[in-house]
Amino acid sequence: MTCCHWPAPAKLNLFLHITGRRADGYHLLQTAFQFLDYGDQLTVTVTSSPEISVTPQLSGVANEDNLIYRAAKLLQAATKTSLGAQIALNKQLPMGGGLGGGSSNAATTLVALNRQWQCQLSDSALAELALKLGADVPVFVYGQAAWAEGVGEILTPITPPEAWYFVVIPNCQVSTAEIFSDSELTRDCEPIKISRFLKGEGRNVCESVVRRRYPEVAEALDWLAQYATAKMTGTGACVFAEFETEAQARQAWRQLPEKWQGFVAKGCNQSPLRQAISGNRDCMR
Ligand SMILES: C[C@@](CO)(OP(=O)(O)O)[C@H](O)COP(=O)(O)OP(=O)(O)OC[C@H]1O[C@@H](n2ccc(N)nc2=O)[C@H](O)[C@@H]1O
Ligand SMILES: Nc1ncnc2c1ncn2[C@@H]1O[C@H](COP(=O)(O)OP(=O)(O)O)[C@@H](O)[C@H]1O
Repeated sequence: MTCCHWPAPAKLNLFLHITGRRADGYHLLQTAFQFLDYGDQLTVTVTSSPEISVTPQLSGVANEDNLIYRAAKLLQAATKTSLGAQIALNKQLPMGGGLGGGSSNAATTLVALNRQWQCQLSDSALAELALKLGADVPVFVYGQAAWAEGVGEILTPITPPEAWYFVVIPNCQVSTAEIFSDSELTRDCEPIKISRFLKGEGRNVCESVVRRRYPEVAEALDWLAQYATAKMTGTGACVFAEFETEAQARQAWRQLPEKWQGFVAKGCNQSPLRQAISGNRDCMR
Protein backbone atom coordinates (compact mmCIF):
# COMPACT_ATOMS: atom_id res chain seq x y z
CA MET A 1 0.00 0.00 0.00
CA THR A 2 1.48 3.37 -0.93
CA CYS A 3 0.81 6.08 1.64
CA CYS A 4 1.71 9.70 0.94
CA HIS A 5 1.34 13.01 2.76
CA TRP A 6 0.11 15.97 0.72
CA PRO A 7 -0.29 19.65 1.67
CA ALA A 8 -3.64 21.41 1.13
CA PRO A 9 -2.66 25.05 1.63
CA ALA A 10 -4.81 28.11 2.31
CA LYS A 11 -5.33 30.92 -0.20
CA LEU A 12 -5.90 34.62 0.23
CA ASN A 13 -7.93 36.83 -2.10
CA LEU A 14 -5.69 39.90 -2.21
CA PHE A 15 -8.68 41.85 -3.56
CA LEU A 16 -12.13 40.90 -4.85
CA HIS A 17 -14.28 42.86 -7.32
CA ILE A 18 -17.60 41.82 -8.84
CA THR A 19 -17.98 43.03 -12.41
CA GLY A 20 -21.32 41.43 -13.34
CA ARG A 21 -23.47 38.37 -13.20
CA ARG A 22 -23.97 35.35 -15.46
CA ALA A 23 -27.40 34.27 -16.63
CA ASP A 24 -27.34 31.43 -14.06
CA GLY A 25 -26.86 33.93 -11.20
CA TYR A 26 -23.17 33.22 -10.64
CA HIS A 27 -21.10 36.36 -10.15
CA LEU A 28 -18.33 37.46 -12.50
CA LEU A 29 -15.28 38.32 -10.46
CA GLN A 30 -11.86 39.84 -10.66
CA THR A 31 -9.61 38.60 -7.90
CA ALA A 32 -5.98 37.79 -7.15
CA PHE A 33 -5.16 34.50 -5.46
CA GLN A 34 -1.99 33.90 -3.50
CA PHE A 35 -1.22 30.78 -1.43
CA LEU A 36 0.02 30.54 2.15
CA ASP A 37 2.61 28.14 3.55
CA TYR A 38 -0.05 27.09 6.06
CA GLY A 39 -3.00 24.73 5.70
CA ASP A 40 -4.40 21.22 6.02
CA GLN A 41 -2.62 17.95 5.33
CA LEU A 42 -4.00 14.85 3.60
CA THR A 43 -2.57 11.36 4.04
CA VAL A 44 -3.60 9.21 1.11
CA THR A 45 -3.37 5.40 1.04
CA VAL A 46 -4.34 3.58 -2.15
CA THR A 47 -6.50 0.46 -1.74
CA SER A 48 -7.16 -2.35 -4.20
CA SER A 49 -10.91 -2.27 -3.46
CA PRO A 50 -12.84 0.73 -4.89
CA GLU A 51 -14.18 2.22 -1.62
CA ILE A 52 -13.27 5.80 -0.71
CA SER A 53 -13.04 6.55 3.01
CA VAL A 54 -12.37 9.96 4.53
CA THR A 55 -11.54 10.38 8.21
CA PRO A 56 -12.28 12.02 10.56
CA GLN A 57 -15.84 13.09 9.75
CA LEU A 58 -16.13 16.92 9.58
CA SER A 59 -18.72 18.37 11.90
CA GLY A 60 -21.77 19.55 9.95
CA VAL A 61 -20.62 17.91 6.68
CA ALA A 62 -22.14 14.57 5.60
CA ASN A 63 -19.49 12.20 4.27
CA GLU A 64 -20.92 12.21 0.70
CA ASP A 65 -20.76 16.06 0.77
CA ASN A 66 -17.14 16.19 1.89
CA LEU A 67 -15.25 17.75 -1.02
CA ILE A 68 -12.45 15.19 -0.55
CA TYR A 69 -14.90 12.32 -1.04
CA ARG A 70 -16.59 14.08 -3.98
CA ALA A 71 -13.23 14.80 -5.66
CA ALA A 72 -12.10 11.17 -5.29
CA LYS A 73 -15.42 9.87 -6.67
CA LEU A 74 -15.27 12.28 -9.60
CA LEU A 75 -11.74 11.18 -10.56
CA GLN A 76 -12.69 7.52 -10.11
CA ALA A 77 -15.64 7.93 -12.51
CA ALA A 78 -13.64 9.98 -15.03
CA THR A 79 -10.75 7.50 -15.21
CA LYS A 80 -12.69 4.26 -14.56
CA THR A 81 -9.97 3.10 -12.18
CA SER A 82 -10.76 0.04 -10.07
CA LEU A 83 -8.65 1.38 -7.19
CA GLY A 84 -9.91 3.13 -4.05
CA ALA A 85 -8.37 5.17 -1.24
CA GLN A 86 -8.29 5.82 2.48
CA ILE A 87 -7.80 9.53 3.05
CA ALA A 88 -6.98 11.00 6.46
CA LEU A 89 -7.42 14.75 6.88
CA ASN A 90 -5.47 16.81 9.38
CA LYS A 91 -7.65 19.95 9.46
CA GLN A 92 -6.03 23.23 10.45
CA LEU A 93 -8.06 25.67 8.38
CA PRO A 94 -11.36 27.06 9.67
CA MET A 95 -14.42 26.17 7.56
CA GLY A 96 -16.28 29.08 5.96
CA GLY A 97 -13.25 31.24 6.59
CA GLY A 98 -12.55 32.45 3.05
CA LEU A 99 -9.21 30.60 3.15
CA GLY A 100 -10.48 28.03 0.64
CA GLY A 101 -9.86 24.99 2.84
CA GLY A 102 -12.58 22.83 1.29
CA SER A 103 -11.53 23.80 -2.24
CA SER A 104 -7.88 23.14 -1.44
CA ASN A 105 -8.74 19.73 0.06
CA ALA A 106 -10.60 18.87 -3.16
CA ALA A 107 -7.71 19.99 -5.40
CA THR A 108 -5.11 18.11 -3.36
CA THR A 109 -7.27 14.97 -3.55
CA LEU A 110 -7.43 15.25 -7.37
CA VAL A 111 -3.69 15.89 -7.75
CA ALA A 112 -2.70 13.21 -5.23
CA LEU A 113 -4.96 10.46 -6.55
CA ASN A 114 -4.09 11.29 -10.18
CA ARG A 115 -0.51 10.41 -9.20
CA GLN A 116 -1.13 7.56 -6.78
CA TRP A 117 -3.70 5.87 -9.04
CA GLN A 118 -1.37 6.58 -12.02
CA CYS A 119 -4.21 8.09 -14.04
CA GLN A 120 -1.91 10.51 -15.88
CA LEU A 121 -4.55 13.19 -16.48
CA SER A 122 -3.06 16.54 -17.48
CA ASP A 123 -3.37 19.55 -15.17
CA SER A 124 -5.96 21.10 -17.48
CA ALA A 125 -8.05 17.89 -17.47
CA LEU A 126 -7.85 17.89 -13.65
CA ALA A 127 -8.81 21.60 -13.56
CA GLU A 128 -11.87 20.83 -15.69
CA LEU A 129 -12.98 18.23 -13.13
CA ALA A 130 -12.08 20.67 -10.34
CA LEU A 131 -14.47 23.33 -11.63
CA LYS A 132 -17.37 20.88 -11.18
CA LEU A 133 -16.56 20.88 -7.45
CA GLY A 134 -16.34 24.65 -6.94
CA ALA A 135 -15.27 27.90 -8.54
CA ASP A 136 -12.12 28.07 -6.41
CA VAL A 137 -10.85 24.52 -6.96
CA PRO A 138 -8.98 24.97 -10.33
CA VAL A 139 -6.53 27.56 -8.96
CA PHE A 140 -5.48 25.09 -6.26
CA VAL A 141 -4.93 22.39 -8.92
CA TYR A 142 -2.57 24.62 -10.94
CA GLY A 143 -0.94 25.91 -7.74
CA GLN A 144 0.30 29.17 -9.23
CA ALA A 145 -0.66 32.58 -7.78
CA ALA A 146 -3.18 33.93 -10.24
CA TRP A 147 -5.28 36.77 -11.49
CA ALA A 148 -8.75 35.25 -11.85
CA GLU A 149 -11.74 36.29 -13.92
CA GLY A 150 -15.02 34.66 -14.95
CA VAL A 151 -16.31 32.88 -11.85
CA GLY A 152 -12.69 32.32 -10.88
CA GLU A 153 -11.77 29.80 -13.58
CA ILE A 154 -10.04 32.10 -16.12
CA LEU A 155 -6.57 32.18 -14.63
CA THR A 156 -3.48 34.22 -15.49
CA PRO A 157 -0.33 33.53 -13.45
CA ILE A 158 0.97 36.53 -11.48
CA THR A 159 3.89 37.06 -9.11
CA PRO A 160 2.84 39.57 -6.44
CA PRO A 161 5.35 40.18 -3.60
CA GLU A 162 5.55 37.15 -1.26
CA ALA A 163 4.73 39.13 1.87
CA TRP A 164 4.28 37.89 5.43
CA TYR A 165 0.67 37.77 6.55
CA PHE A 166 -1.03 37.79 9.93
CA VAL A 167 -4.44 36.13 9.56
CA VAL A 168 -7.14 36.60 12.23
CA ILE A 169 -9.92 34.00 12.51
CA PRO A 170 -13.15 35.48 13.95
CA ASN A 171 -15.47 33.03 15.73
CA CYS A 172 -18.00 32.79 12.90
CA GLN A 173 -18.47 30.95 9.60
CA VAL A 174 -19.66 32.93 6.61
CA SER A 175 -21.72 31.24 3.90
CA THR A 176 -20.48 32.29 0.44
CA ALA A 177 -23.99 31.85 -1.03
CA GLU A 178 -25.50 34.15 1.63
CA ILE A 179 -23.10 37.01 0.84
CA PHE A 180 -23.53 36.63 -2.93
CA SER A 181 -27.31 36.87 -2.54
CA ASP A 182 -27.26 40.13 -0.50
CA SER A 183 -29.12 42.89 -2.36
CA GLU A 184 -26.63 45.56 -1.25
CA LEU A 185 -23.56 43.82 -2.72
CA THR A 186 -21.68 46.00 -5.25
CA ARG A 187 -21.92 44.10 -8.54
CA ASP A 188 -20.88 46.73 -11.07
CA CYS A 189 -17.15 47.30 -10.57
CA GLU A 190 -15.34 48.64 -13.63
CA PRO A 191 -12.95 45.87 -14.80
CA ILE A 192 -9.33 46.75 -13.96
CA LYS A 193 -6.04 45.65 -15.51
CA ILE A 194 -3.54 43.43 -13.67
CA SER A 195 -1.01 46.29 -13.73
CA ARG A 196 -3.39 48.50 -11.74
CA PHE A 197 -3.80 45.79 -9.08
CA LEU A 198 -0.02 45.34 -8.91
CA LYS A 199 0.27 49.11 -8.28
CA GLY A 200 -2.03 48.75 -5.25
CA GLU A 201 -5.55 49.24 -6.62
CA GLY A 202 -8.44 46.97 -5.61
CA ARG A 203 -10.55 46.23 -2.54
CA ASN A 204 -12.85 43.47 -1.34
CA VAL A 205 -16.42 44.49 -2.25
CA CYS A 206 -17.88 41.79 -0.01
CA GLU A 207 -16.36 43.45 3.06
CA SER A 208 -19.15 45.99 3.69
CA VAL A 209 -21.87 43.31 3.43
CA VAL A 210 -20.00 40.94 5.77
CA ARG A 211 -19.26 43.80 8.22
CA ARG A 212 -23.01 44.50 8.48
CA ARG A 213 -24.09 40.84 8.79
CA TYR A 214 -21.21 39.68 11.02
CA PRO A 215 -20.23 42.37 13.58
CA GLU A 216 -17.40 40.16 14.81
CA VAL A 217 -15.71 40.37 11.40
CA ALA A 218 -16.04 44.18 11.55
CA GLU A 219 -14.48 44.12 15.02
CA ALA A 220 -11.56 41.97 13.81
CA LEU A 221 -10.95 44.28 10.80
CA ASP A 222 -10.96 47.35 13.05
CA TRP A 223 -8.65 45.71 15.59
CA LEU A 224 -6.16 44.57 12.92
CA ALA A 225 -6.12 48.02 11.28
CA GLN A 226 -4.04 49.31 14.22
CA TYR A 227 -1.07 47.37 12.84
CA ALA A 228 -1.42 47.55 9.03
CA THR A 229 -4.08 47.80 6.32
CA ALA A 230 -6.65 45.13 7.23
CA LYS A 231 -8.47 43.20 4.49
CA MET A 232 -10.95 40.35 4.32
CA THR A 233 -10.27 37.23 2.22
CA GLY A 234 -13.02 35.96 -0.11
CA THR A 235 -16.42 36.26 1.53
CA GLY A 236 -14.79 36.09 4.99
CA ALA A 237 -14.77 35.45 7.84
CA CYS A 238 -10.95 35.63 8.04
CA VAL A 239 -9.14 38.96 7.85
CA PHE A 240 -5.48 39.59 7.18
CA ALA A 241 -2.76 42.22 7.15
CA GLU A 242 0.49 42.26 5.19
CA PHE A 243 3.97 42.82 6.68
CA GLU A 244 7.45 43.04 5.17
CA THR A 245 9.06 40.77 7.75
CA GLU A 246 8.05 37.76 9.83
CA ALA A 247 9.14 39.63 12.99
CA GLN A 248 6.68 42.48 12.29
CA ALA A 249 3.84 40.02 11.65
CA ARG A 250 4.62 38.09 14.84
CA GLN A 251 4.76 41.28 16.88
CA ALA A 252 1.13 42.04 15.92
CA TRP A 253 0.14 38.36 16.40
CA ARG A 254 1.40 38.48 20.02
CA GLN A 255 -1.23 41.16 20.75
CA LEU A 256 -4.13 38.99 19.48
CA PRO A 257 -7.05 39.09 21.96
CA GLU A 258 -7.62 35.70 23.62
CA LYS A 259 -11.11 35.35 22.12
CA TRP A 260 -9.67 34.97 18.60
CA GLN A 261 -7.28 32.59 16.94
CA GLY A 262 -4.83 33.57 14.26
CA PHE A 263 -1.59 32.62 12.57
CA VAL A 264 1.39 34.07 10.74
CA ALA A 265 2.26 32.65 7.32
CA LYS A 266 4.24 33.55 4.23
CA GLY A 267 2.62 34.23 0.87
CA CYS A 268 3.74 31.79 -1.85
CA ASN A 269 3.35 32.24 -5.59
CA GLN A 270 3.94 28.51 -6.07
CA SER A 271 1.62 26.57 -3.79
CA PRO A 272 3.05 24.18 -1.19
CA LEU A 273 1.29 21.37 -3.10
CA ARG A 274 3.29 22.18 -6.26
CA GLN A 275 6.44 22.66 -4.17
CA ALA A 276 5.91 19.21 -2.61
CA ILE A 277 5.58 17.66 -6.07
CA SER A 278 8.89 19.28 -7.03
CA GLY A 279 10.52 17.68 -4.00
CA ASN A 280 10.44 20.45 -1.37
CA ARG A 281 9.32 18.66 1.80
CA ASP A 282 9.56 21.71 4.08
CA CYS A 283 7.09 23.92 2.26
CA MET A 284 4.49 24.15 5.06
CA ARG A 285 4.83 25.49 8.57
C1 LIG B 1 -15.80 34.12 -2.98
C2 LIG B 1 -14.67 33.19 -3.26
C3 LIG B 1 -13.47 33.99 -3.77
O1 LIG B 1 -12.33 33.22 -3.87
O2 LIG B 1 -14.17 32.46 -2.17
P1 LIG B 1 -14.62 31.98 -0.69
O3 LIG B 1 -14.81 33.14 0.21
O4 LIG B 1 -15.87 31.15 -0.79
O5 LIG B 1 -13.46 31.14 -0.23
C4 LIG B 1 -15.06 32.16 -4.36
O6 LIG B 1 -15.27 32.74 -5.61
C5 LIG B 1 -16.20 31.26 -4.02
O7 LIG B 1 -15.90 30.05 -4.62
P2 LIG B 1 -16.41 28.67 -3.96
O8 LIG B 1 -16.19 28.69 -2.47
O9 LIG B 1 -15.78 27.58 -4.75
O10 LIG B 1 -17.92 28.84 -4.23
P3 LIG B 1 -18.94 27.77 -4.75
O11 LIG B 1 -18.99 26.64 -3.79
O12 LIG B 1 -18.64 27.49 -6.20
O13 LIG B 1 -20.30 28.63 -4.65
C6 LIG B 1 -21.08 28.80 -3.49
C7 LIG B 1 -22.28 29.68 -3.87
O14 LIG B 1 -21.85 31.06 -3.99
C8 LIG B 1 -22.44 31.70 -5.10
N1 LIG B 1 -21.39 32.12 -6.04
C9 LIG B 1 -20.16 31.55 -5.99
C10 LIG B 1 -19.16 31.97 -6.83
C11 LIG B 1 -19.46 32.99 -7.76
N2 LIG B 1 -18.54 33.43 -8.61
N3 LIG B 1 -20.69 33.54 -7.81
C12 LIG B 1 -21.66 33.12 -6.95
O15 LIG B 1 -22.77 33.64 -6.99
C13 LIG B 1 -23.41 30.70 -5.71
O16 LIG B 1 -24.68 30.93 -5.12
C14 LIG B 1 -22.87 29.36 -5.22
O17 LIG B 1 -23.88 28.40 -5.10
N1 LIG C 1 -13.13 18.91 3.16
C1 LIG C 1 -13.80 20.03 3.47
N2 LIG C 1 -13.20 21.00 4.19
C2 LIG C 1 -13.88 22.14 4.50
N3 LIG C 1 -15.15 22.39 4.15
C3 LIG C 1 -15.79 21.47 3.44
C4 LIG C 1 -15.14 20.26 3.07
N4 LIG C 1 -16.01 19.55 2.37
C5 LIG C 1 -17.14 20.27 2.30
N5 LIG C 1 -17.03 21.44 2.93
C6 LIG C 1 -18.07 22.49 3.02
O1 LIG C 1 -17.60 23.66 2.31
C7 LIG C 1 -17.87 24.85 3.05
C8 LIG C 1 -16.84 25.93 2.68
O2 LIG C 1 -15.63 25.54 3.23
P1 LIG C 1 -14.23 26.24 3.01
O3 LIG C 1 -13.72 26.00 1.64
O4 LIG C 1 -13.34 25.77 4.09
O5 LIG C 1 -14.54 27.76 3.24
P2 LIG C 1 -14.44 29.00 2.29
O6 LIG C 1 -15.10 28.64 0.97
O7 LIG C 1 -15.13 30.08 3.03
O8 LIG C 1 -12.99 29.28 2.13
C9 LIG C 1 -17.84 24.40 4.52
O9 LIG C 1 -18.62 25.22 5.34
C10 LIG C 1 -18.37 22.96 4.45
O10 LIG C 1 -19.78 22.95 4.59
